Amino acid sequence: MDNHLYTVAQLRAIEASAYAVLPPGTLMQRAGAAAAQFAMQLLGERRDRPVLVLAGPGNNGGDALELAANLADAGIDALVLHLPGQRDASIETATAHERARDGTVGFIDMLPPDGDWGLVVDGLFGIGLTRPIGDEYREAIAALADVRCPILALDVPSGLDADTGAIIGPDGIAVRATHTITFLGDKPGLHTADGRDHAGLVHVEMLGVGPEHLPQSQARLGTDDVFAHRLAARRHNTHKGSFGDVAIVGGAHGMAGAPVLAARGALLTGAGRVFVAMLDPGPGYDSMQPELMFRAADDFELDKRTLVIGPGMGGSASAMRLLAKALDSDSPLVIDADAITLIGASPDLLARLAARSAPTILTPHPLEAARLLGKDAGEVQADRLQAARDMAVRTNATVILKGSGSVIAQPNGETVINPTGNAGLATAGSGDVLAGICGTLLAQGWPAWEAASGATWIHGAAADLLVANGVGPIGLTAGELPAAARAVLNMLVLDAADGN
Ligand SMILES: NC(=O)C1=CN([C@@H]2O[C@H](COP(=O)(O)OP(=O)(O)OC[C@H]3O[C@@H](n4cnc5c(N)ncnc54)[C@H](O)[C@@H]3O)[C@@H](O)[C@H]2O)[C@@H](O)CC1
Ligand SMILES: [K+]
Repeated sequence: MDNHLYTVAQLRAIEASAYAVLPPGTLMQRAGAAAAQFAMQLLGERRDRPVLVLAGPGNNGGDALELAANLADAGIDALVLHLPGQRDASIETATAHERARDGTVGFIDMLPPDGDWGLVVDGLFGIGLTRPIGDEYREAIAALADVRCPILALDVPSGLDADTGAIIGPDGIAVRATHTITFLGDKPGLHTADGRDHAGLVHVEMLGVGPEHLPQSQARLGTDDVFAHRLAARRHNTHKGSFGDVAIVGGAHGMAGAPVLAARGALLTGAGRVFVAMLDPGPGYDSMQPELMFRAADDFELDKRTLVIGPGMGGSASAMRLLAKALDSDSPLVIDADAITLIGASPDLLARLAARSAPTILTPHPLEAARLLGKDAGEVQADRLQAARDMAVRTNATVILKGSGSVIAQPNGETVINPTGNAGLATAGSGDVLAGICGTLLAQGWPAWEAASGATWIHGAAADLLVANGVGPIGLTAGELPAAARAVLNMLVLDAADGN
């Protein structure tokens, strides 16, 4: 599967390279024809209803006009609201406009208040949107909020930044599409930040442009291919020592739940033995999961097992001391929650982290990322890929920047956006479970990059499985994730054994 994600700069280069070898207008004609096919599939039984097409000033508008002409040729009632702006259209767009005008496409000046559409197509802006959306376009986009039919965005939902998934501008607005047909290559912004909510289901249409026109991408959409080769069925002749030891270090007073959730996440995804090294004496065992072994963090040996440090750990002097020891150890290490905040406040801890050579994964949410980067959370969210890459370089670790479309980056710049998961994960403790799963995969010898990508994928797929079974997204609890993650992992292993 081609899962590469291209920046706008790269897409412009692909466009120019393909443009140079094709007759003028070819790409737009192909985009319009492919989008019309896709629109007809979406229309399905509703082919007798009119299709509303919003066409903007640039070539995205040209695609929309081509699509409208194709739909009209197929006997569908296509109505275009054309908002051409002040500048002259490109020759391709002007040609598409002529074709639509000469055919049976209908043109309207304003949106009827209660249009009963079969489908709405958004061709206002694509990758050329450079500034916040102004009043005229804003009104049209706002009107789509009341639409009850599918909304198909051409290339990019108008208002969304194709590189970052952020909505452009302060007080910006963007189309919320149910589907996006995107041209010449997939884009990171459709899969992270606001992208998943605004793009809906993404269909990539290469317009007949071959691999010779494609540059090296620095980002990919995650698939289970990244870690599939690690999914070996378990041999009979094994014992608990074969699957690694994980120790969760955390749990200050009143915060015992966080390390326990991480520990359950680690245990149920297959670690051989799981310890909980608590800063506060707290509970002596977990009655739901008595297999977990509780120890006092202070005299726990940190250099013997894979460590997950930070859940519920607080910011006390002993937390800092333990963290410094963990960073100095050769143990594979997952750094989460309070441990990230402590590192963000201490150049000394950051230097110890950057000096590590053992596998290390950092799992910040946007606020923790902001503390680490000396920014605010809004700045992190404005460019999640760049923030994850900056953190990976600064910490010399593999980073999972959590959130819708978690971004996983390594110090060499390689980046994956995770496609699994849903809003049910926006609940206390889900990050602890993710850290625990990362710990288990590291303990089983997965390299940090594969453990981070695999854990994020499995954790998201666990939430998807729960939602498919009616558990969430509303009311999904973190405590339900470990068993679901176990089910996902075992299904993946069975599939791998079947050669699927
Ligand atoms: N050029 C090509 O070879 C192809 C282009 N394609 C389409 O063309 C799109 C890119 O076309 P463009 O570069 O023309 O860009 P867009 O169509 O995305 O829009 C750019 C136009 O909008 C104006 N604009 C930008 N921000 C604005 C704002 N906030 N308010 C009002 N006007 C604003 C710009 O001045 C420019 O006229 C792609 O997303 C894709 O849909 C496809 O047809 C495939 C081939
Ligand atoms: K669009």
